[in-house]
Amino acid sequence: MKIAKALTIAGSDSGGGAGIQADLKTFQELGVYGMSALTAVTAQNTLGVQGVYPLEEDAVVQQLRSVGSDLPPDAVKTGMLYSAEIVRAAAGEIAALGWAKVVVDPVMIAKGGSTLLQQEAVSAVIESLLPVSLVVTPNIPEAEALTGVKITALHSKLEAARRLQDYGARYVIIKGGHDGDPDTANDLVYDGSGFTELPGTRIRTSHTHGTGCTFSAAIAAGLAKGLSVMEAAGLAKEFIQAAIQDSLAIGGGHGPTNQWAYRLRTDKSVGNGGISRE
Ligand SMILES: Nc1ncnc2c1ncn2[C@@H]1O[C@H](COP(=O)(O)OP(=O)(O)OP(=O)(O)O)[C@@H](O)[C@H]1O
Ligand SMILES: Cc1ncc(COP(=O)(O)O)c(N)n1
Repeated sequence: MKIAKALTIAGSDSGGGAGIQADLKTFQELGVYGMSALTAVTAQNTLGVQGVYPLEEDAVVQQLRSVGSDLPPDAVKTGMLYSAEIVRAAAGEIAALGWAKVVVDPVMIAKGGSTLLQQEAVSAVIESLLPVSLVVTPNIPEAEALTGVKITALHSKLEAARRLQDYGARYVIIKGGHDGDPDTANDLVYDGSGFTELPGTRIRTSHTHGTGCTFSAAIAAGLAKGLSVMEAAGLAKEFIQAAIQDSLAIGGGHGPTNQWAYRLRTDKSVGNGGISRE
């Protein structure tokens, strides 16, 4: 049996809700062997980010080479990259190692407002990382920051998606978590020729820490297992909908999304892990 392998290039969240921890949990839940190249350590919990400690770019490069030389991933995702140097180093290694199934989650700012990508690194994402990506998954503020388009209505969302594709991403998924719609959380997929909606029901909860990380990791897991981009995006939407529906009311702030919720819906034998829905 072929074992699908996925790699996350991202920051650590000590609270376990976002970053590499969310990514690895998602890979595991979807039956994919998970690997990680750390870019930064954050001291973080459900209340916010208390400290950011980026790694030297050499440390990132060496992790990627170590994985690439022995455990070549079937798919890769990027999350928090923090600096222009790390963005360029990661993009350079992705190109050199020939990794093609690359999902870029252009993480910029944590929920409490802490910087997870320095302002001067935004142009490095556009110039180095998007050209080596297969899929980019910005939320609305990230799509605005990358394109300069103010997203106010559907036509401006379409314009932002087109520009992101011009930068080199083959597929663009603009997530709807921040679009202000009280009933839906719909994401828009652009494949270069047409737009497809990934429909979602908005769940009223403040426990949404790690939604973006989990969504992009689920896409990478699907790609690693051989799904098409559209199939992987559909799987990720189902996965994140369940993870938010059964999100975890732990900690004093924004509790984490629940990566085991999707499996519980399909595997009745494992119980509900003690979760009561809000
Ligand atoms: N309250 C919600 N109910 C249902 N789906 C949601 C909700 N919030 C976000 N989503 C979905 O979760 C996924 C992540 O979207 P979001 O826009 O929240 O990403 P993000 O901003 O990167 O994450 P975060 O807000 O945690 O930083 C998308 O599929 C989005 O539609
Ligand atoms: C290390 C790290 N990476 C990413 C996020 C963004 O989290 P989200 O998935 O909620 O956008 C975070 N808060 N911390």
